[in-house]
Amino acid sequence: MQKPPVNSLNLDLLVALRDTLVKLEKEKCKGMILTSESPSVFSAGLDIMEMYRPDHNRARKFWTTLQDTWIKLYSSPYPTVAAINGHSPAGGCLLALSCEYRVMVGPKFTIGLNETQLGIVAPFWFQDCMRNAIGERQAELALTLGKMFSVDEALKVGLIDEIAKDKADAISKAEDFLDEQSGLPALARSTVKVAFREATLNRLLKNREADTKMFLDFISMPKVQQALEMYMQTLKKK
Ligand SMILES: CCCC/C=C/CC(=O)SCCNC(=O)CCNC(=O)[C@H](O)C(C)(C)COP(=O)(O)OP(=O)(O)OC[C@H]1O[C@@H](n2cnc3c(N)ncnc32)[C@H](O)[C@@H]1OP(=O)(O)O
Repeated sequence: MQKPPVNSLNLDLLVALRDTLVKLEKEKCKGMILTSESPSVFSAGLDIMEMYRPDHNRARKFWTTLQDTWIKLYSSPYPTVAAINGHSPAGGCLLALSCEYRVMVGPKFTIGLNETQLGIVAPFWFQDCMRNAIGERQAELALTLGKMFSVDEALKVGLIDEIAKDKADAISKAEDFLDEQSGLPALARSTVKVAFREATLNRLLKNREADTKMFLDFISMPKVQQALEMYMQTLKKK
C-alpha cells in the first residue's frame, strides 16, 4: 500500500486493493505479501472522511467495496502474509487479520481493533477475524476495550505470529512462510483454508445487505457524526 501519509482506506485505495486481489487470483498467484511503503504506518484503517458527513451513494459504494476487498482477501486460494511494518489500527488490523500469517516489526508499533475508543463499533466480521486469531475470551476483552496491542503483547496473545527487527526482516520472514507453503499441493492447501474460513465468510455473504444498511444507519446518527468530528479534530491537532 502506498497512499501517503497513513494508507487510510478510502474508496480509491479499496478499489485498487480489490482489483489487485481479483487480478492475482485470475493470474494464479502463488503467494502475496501485504505491506506498506510508509516507514511507520501499515494502514490507519478506514478513512474517516469517508464516514464523516457522507454522500449516501458514495458511502454505500465505500462499504460494499470494503466488503468485496475483505471477501477476496480472506478467501484467496493463494497464501497471504501481512508484513506489518507500522501502526495498524482498526481497518488496518482487519487487513492483517485477513492474511494467513502476520509478521510485525517491533518494538514500537501498535495493532488492534480500537473502534470502541472512537465511539464506533467494529462490524461483526471484524470481530470474527479477531476471535478466530486470538480466541473468544481475549477477543471480547480486546474489542470491548478497543485495545491497541504493543508488538510484544500481540505476539503473546497470538494476534501476530512473529516479530521482525525491520521491514527487510519482516519481508524475509514472510517469504520463508510462503516458501514453506509453496511445497504443498495447492488444491489441498486451499481446500483446507476455505474449510477453516467458510463459516466466517458465509456470515457476511449471507448478511451483506443488512451489514451495509447497519453501516449506513450508524453513520447517519448525529452522535456518531459528533464522535467522528471530535476524533478527526484530535488527530489534526496532534
Ligand atoms: C459501523 C461503523 C464501522 C466503522 C469501522 C471502522 C473501522 C476503522 O478503520 S475506523 C478508523 C480508525 N483509525 C484510527 O483510529 C487511526 C487514526 N490514526 C492514527 O491513530 C494515527 O494517524 C496513526 C497512528 C495511524 C499514525 O500516526 P502519525 O503520527 O504517523 O500520523 P498522524 O499525524 O496522526 O496522521 C497524519 C495525517 O493523516 C490523517 N489521518 C490519520 N488517520 C486517518 C484516518 N483513519 N482517516 C483519515 N485521516 C487520517 C491525520 O488526520 C493527519 O492529517 P493531517 O496531516 O491533515 O493533519
